[in-house]
Amino acid sequence: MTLYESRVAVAPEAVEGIDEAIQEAGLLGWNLVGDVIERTAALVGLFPSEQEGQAAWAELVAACPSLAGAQPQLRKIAEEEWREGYRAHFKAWQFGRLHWVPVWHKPQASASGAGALAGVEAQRSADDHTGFIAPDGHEVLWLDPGLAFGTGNHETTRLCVERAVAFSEGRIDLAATRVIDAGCGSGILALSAAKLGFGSVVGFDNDPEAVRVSEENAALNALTGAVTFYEGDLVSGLAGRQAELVLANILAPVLIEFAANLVAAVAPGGTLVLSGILASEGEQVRTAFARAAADWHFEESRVLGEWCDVVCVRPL
Ligand SMILES: C[S@@+](CC[C@H](N)C(=O)[O-])C[C@H]1O[C@@H](n2cnc3c(N)ncnc32)[C@H](O)[C@@H]1O
Repeated sequence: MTLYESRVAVAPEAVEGIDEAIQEAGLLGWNLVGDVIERTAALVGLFPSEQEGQAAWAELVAACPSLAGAQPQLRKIAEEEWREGYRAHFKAWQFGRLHWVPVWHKPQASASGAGALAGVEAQRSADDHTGFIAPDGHEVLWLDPGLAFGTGNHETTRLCVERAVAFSEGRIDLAATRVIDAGCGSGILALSAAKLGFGSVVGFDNDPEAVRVSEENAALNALTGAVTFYEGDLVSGLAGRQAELVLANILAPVLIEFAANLVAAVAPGGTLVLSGILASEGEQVRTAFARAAADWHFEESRVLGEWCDVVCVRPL
């Protein structure tokens, strides 16, 4: 089988806007791929024919006019070449006892059937005779490669998810511990929390598409019902809720604007993990939250690339 790849480099800071335009227009076939080390990003589409690739590009430019001047390279590739390239890009990663693994590494026998995957994905899964097996006591979150920026490749997600893993370690009351994922995106943080054994996990987003994708990823991991996803903003989504662990990977200005809502959602003794903060904005966020959470303890921030987290603990 032959496929046509359309590829164009994009600025990493433009990725979120392009992703939103793709989701809003319901365009299929495109993936945004990023290399957080090299700080590069590209938009890659795979299409069964050259004509379909060209038509898809025209649709994409209509949905996202900022791409109008870009010159995508369209080339014919053998499926095998594409499959290997794709696999090379989406690597499994691990922190503590949790592994985030591309879905095509799901062992055939434990896959929830080809129905969970579509088209080439199903073929790739069927071709994969080995699959990823986690060590005893470890958990795996299978990730959809179509959601490159929800796979933990981004530093802001990693900062958050690594805090959640550390928070879970040594806790004996995990099943009774509540988690809120504010701005759930692909659902990666909430689903990771469920995999870690937290008993009550909710995730919400003000983007209905994010809620839909989160539910899809829950199904991919047999976690439907284990995590409640719903549409909401930082006011409606947090209203009347409290949790021992509140995760919010949203941009600094939004975190600062809704600091009081986020602080109110943390149960006594609970932890608030804030991410999506440029290292240069860390002090500003800490100052805003020190005002909203006057007697809380602030942990040392971690920095990854150009991003940092801010973590504070509410007294009992
Ligand atoms: C950087 S993504 C984080 C996604 C995911 N939690 C992760 O860590 O990879 C931020 C998410 O927050 C959502 N968001 C932005 N502002 C929001 C708000 N005011 N209320 C709720 N969600 C919001 C966006 O739609 C987006 O899905």
